[in-house]
Amino acid sequence: MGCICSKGILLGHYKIKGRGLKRSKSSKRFAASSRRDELAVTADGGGHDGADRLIPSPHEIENEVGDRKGDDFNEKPSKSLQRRATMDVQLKVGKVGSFPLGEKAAQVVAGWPSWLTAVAGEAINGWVPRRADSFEKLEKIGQGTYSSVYRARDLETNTIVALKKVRFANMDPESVRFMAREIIILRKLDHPNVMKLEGLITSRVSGSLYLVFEYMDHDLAGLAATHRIKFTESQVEQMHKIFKLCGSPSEEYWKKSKLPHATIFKPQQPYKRCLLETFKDFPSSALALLDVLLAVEPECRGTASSALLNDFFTSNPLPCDPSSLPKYPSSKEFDARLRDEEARKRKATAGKVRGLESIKKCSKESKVVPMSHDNADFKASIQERQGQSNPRSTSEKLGGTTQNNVTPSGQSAEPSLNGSSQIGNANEGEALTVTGRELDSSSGGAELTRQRSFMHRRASRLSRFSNSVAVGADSLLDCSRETGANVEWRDEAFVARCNYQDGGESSGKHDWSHHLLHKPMSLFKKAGEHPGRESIASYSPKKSRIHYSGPLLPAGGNLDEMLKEHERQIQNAVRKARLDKVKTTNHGQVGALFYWPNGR
Ligand SMILES: Nc1ncnc2c1ncn2[C@@H]1O[C@H](COP(=O)(O)OP(=O)(O)OP(=O)(O)O)[C@@H](O)[C@H]1O
Repeated sequence: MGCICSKGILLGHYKIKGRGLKRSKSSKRFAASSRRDELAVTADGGGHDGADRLIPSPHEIENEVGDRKGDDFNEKPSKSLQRRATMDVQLKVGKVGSFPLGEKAAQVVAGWPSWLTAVAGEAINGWVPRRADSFEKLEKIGQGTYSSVYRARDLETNTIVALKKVRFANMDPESVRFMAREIIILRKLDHPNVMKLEGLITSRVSGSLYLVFEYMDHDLAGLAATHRIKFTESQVEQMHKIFKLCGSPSEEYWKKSKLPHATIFKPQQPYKRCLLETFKDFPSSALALLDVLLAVEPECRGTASSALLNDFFTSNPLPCDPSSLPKYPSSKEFDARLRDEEARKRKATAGKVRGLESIKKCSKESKVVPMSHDNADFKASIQERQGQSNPRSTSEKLGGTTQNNVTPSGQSAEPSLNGSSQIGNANEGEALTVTGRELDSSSGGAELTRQRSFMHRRASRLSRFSNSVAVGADSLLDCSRETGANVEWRDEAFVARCNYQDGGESSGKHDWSHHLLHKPMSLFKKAGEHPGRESIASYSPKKSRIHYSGPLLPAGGNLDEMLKEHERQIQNAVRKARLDKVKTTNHGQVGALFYWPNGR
């Protein structure tokens, strides 16, 4: 039935190709019979013609059920069987197993019984069943363990075939599956020396299944029984070697075998079994097992399961001395789990470091975070600003007690008061904005205290949230998407915000990281274009940024060091601001100065 095809067939697209087939002898035969099926199906309600035809719809098939005659050779399906099959079709279509719903439905529509489609969908996939009435049963030619084999004529092709009728005990799904395995394998085999399975005979109302094979004139036992067959010398010699070791079969066995030419193999003198003597050096348990497995008469050899119960596998000496087994360090399931966990953490950390390195690269590529604490830059910047004394300087512009810090993007950065739920900027360092007014000598001491307290608060927040940042880092550091300015950092745990807490001096909050990380440098290139350009003290060189990896704050004394460093920087800034103020005659406000908390 190789002529019918298409995997992944959906209901309504189950095609039968009657032509254009590979014309092997068997496929020709089956192609012809398939065409008949096709015609029968079409006549039953399909209304199609031509080479490619569709199986009729389930509705059409349902109409067909009542019309069908018994599909077995000798019997009509009983009324109850018909009822059951119809019910099966109604209830089981498309509901069973792992086979795709559409295909299962298509199989039922194609005429397969539901007891088969339910558990053996793969075995029949792409085929349609042959009808029993397209064969003429001739005679029984063989009997297997679970089947009877008949010689039959395929009325479609007028060829002789072998029909193997499979017996199922009450459609037991296990038996059906077992048969399905054989069908699947047979369908895959395509070799001149292997009997070709050409198709299956059944119908939706049938409780039987026939396998259609090309007919073979011989089987091995039959060949061995013919007078003309001569075994080669080596074959006979082989037999005698076996008899010499295992003993020749008893007279009774020869008689029972009914092999007419047993004399060809039958040694003139019976051989005595010498297995035990030959392998006397083997452990007794091994010998005992060998003795069973090499029994001359098949029924005495036992089964694989009984062999496994043999003492050989449990008694001393065991198959090998345990001391000769390779030695490994002690390891329990629990240890292994811990090791896995460790490895996972290491991997996550490595990934995070990689990620942070990439973000560093990304930041560089997108030319963002133009912040600086560098002294030289800082000084130059202040001098530049002093020279320009831009009236649009934020501090100047806003003046008074209301301060409105300006981000590099020129947007108003309103320090936040509700920072308790916010995370300190862990990624790119914190931009600590200090206005010129704040650094005024008169207010410098108070400001220093305020900044110190701020740093302490921030440090504790950083510490508290460090884990969240670590977790979020990996997923956020996809640099490939982030070379542009419109990068979105979705994970709030990682998008650290610099919320300036100022005890009521100002309110609101501002997402610093957004501006610092994502504002493209091109926007700042021309100072004149940027409203806040003049108020930015300077830009930070890459080296001064903080790239946290793992816990944001190192344990123990490092925190103190960090805080000390912050204080030192603040003092430096204050000192410098004072110095500049004294040096210059310009008493205008100094614009916003940006610091990195641990900058140099
Ligand atoms: N295609 C065939 N053409 C001719 N004779 C066949 C064909 N297939 C099977 N037979 C005959 O039917 C007998 C039984 O075959 P069947 O395949 O049912 O049994 P088996 O394979 O010998 O045993 P089991 O059922 O345990 O697999 C064979 O020994 C053979 O004589």
